[in-house]
Amino acid sequence: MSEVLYEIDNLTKYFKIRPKLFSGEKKVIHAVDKVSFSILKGETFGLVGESGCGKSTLSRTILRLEKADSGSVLYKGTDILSMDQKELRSHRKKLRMVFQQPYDSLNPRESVKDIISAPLRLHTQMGSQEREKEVLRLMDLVGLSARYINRYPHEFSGGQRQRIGIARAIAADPELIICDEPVSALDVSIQSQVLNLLKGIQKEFGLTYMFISHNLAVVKHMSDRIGVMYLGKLIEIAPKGSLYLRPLHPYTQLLMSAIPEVKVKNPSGYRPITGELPNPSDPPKGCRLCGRCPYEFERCRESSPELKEVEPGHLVACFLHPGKEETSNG
Ligand SMILES: Nc1ncnc2c1ncn2[C@@H]1O[C@H](COP(=O)(O)OP(=O)(O)OP(=O)(O)O)[C@@H](O)[C@H]1O
Repeated sequence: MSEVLYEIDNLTKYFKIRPKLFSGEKKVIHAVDKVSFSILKGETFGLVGESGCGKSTLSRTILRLEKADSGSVLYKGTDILSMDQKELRSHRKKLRMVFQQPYDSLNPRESVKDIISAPLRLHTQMGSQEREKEVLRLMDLVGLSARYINRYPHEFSGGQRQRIGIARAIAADPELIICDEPVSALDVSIQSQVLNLLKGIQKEFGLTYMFISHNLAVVKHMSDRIGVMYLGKLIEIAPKGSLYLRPLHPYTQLLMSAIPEVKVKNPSGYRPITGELPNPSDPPKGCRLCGRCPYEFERCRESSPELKEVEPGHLVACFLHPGKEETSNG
């Protein structure tokens, strides 16, 4: 069995907001609600779900860019969420991010050399000459010509800026890179080049990825295992093959049958989900899909189903699918 690199347990992040300016009333957005999963060394764990389901908040909370309300993120037995600032700074060497908007994530006043050498300055003992040599090596790796080393982000195209972001993410030898919609802001013609670059780098350096996207075809291309999020909850986790061939959760079935390039078994046999995505500040009490699910029964309205393993490696949070233990206990 593959080694677990990160173990996320019951991670929860709520945002308190005032829906109206100057109103005393506060609402709570359930952005990430008791989410548990693990990321295995060397794999790409894909995270998919429609806009607003909590994908970015989940990754930002793992990275401690947002403060979790509860839960833990274990790295080799140590909880990142309880590290002090010094420990966290040192841990950031291992855990990096590639952002959705390459331009917004690069400081416009810094040259390519400054941007890519920042993590080397922070996390290695390299002197300036050695750093420059390493910047040039990383630029070459991501397909940027050495003559661009002193240029600024505005002088590049979107795809080239994302290459700069990738070079910065892989500098100083990370273990896990969280890629948050890394190609959704790019022209379709450029997307596959950047995806293939990420794949090539992963293979060469044995990196682990958490790959976030709302695009099922992109997630399928990139991932080994995939988690599906709906309204702050992780509702299904499975190896890519099982998820796309035989999705079990009614919401995943809806997602899968909506894309022509993904061939699911028996798509016409799935009953359609109706209605709109509920307000995340007022989610249904039981299962989050209540009110929209064609299979809903009383228990679904009363309590929220836990993620349970129903087939080897295939977990689903739905009362239609009892876990292996429940089935064997009768
Ligand atoms: N800083 C914040 N303050 C208040 N609410 C927030 C904040 N950040 C996110 N949210 C809310 O949390 C929920 C989850 O948002 P999040 O951005 O994590 O979803 P997402 O799946 O990444 O969506 P997208 O793909 O559109 O970015 C949404 O309802 C969003 O409005």
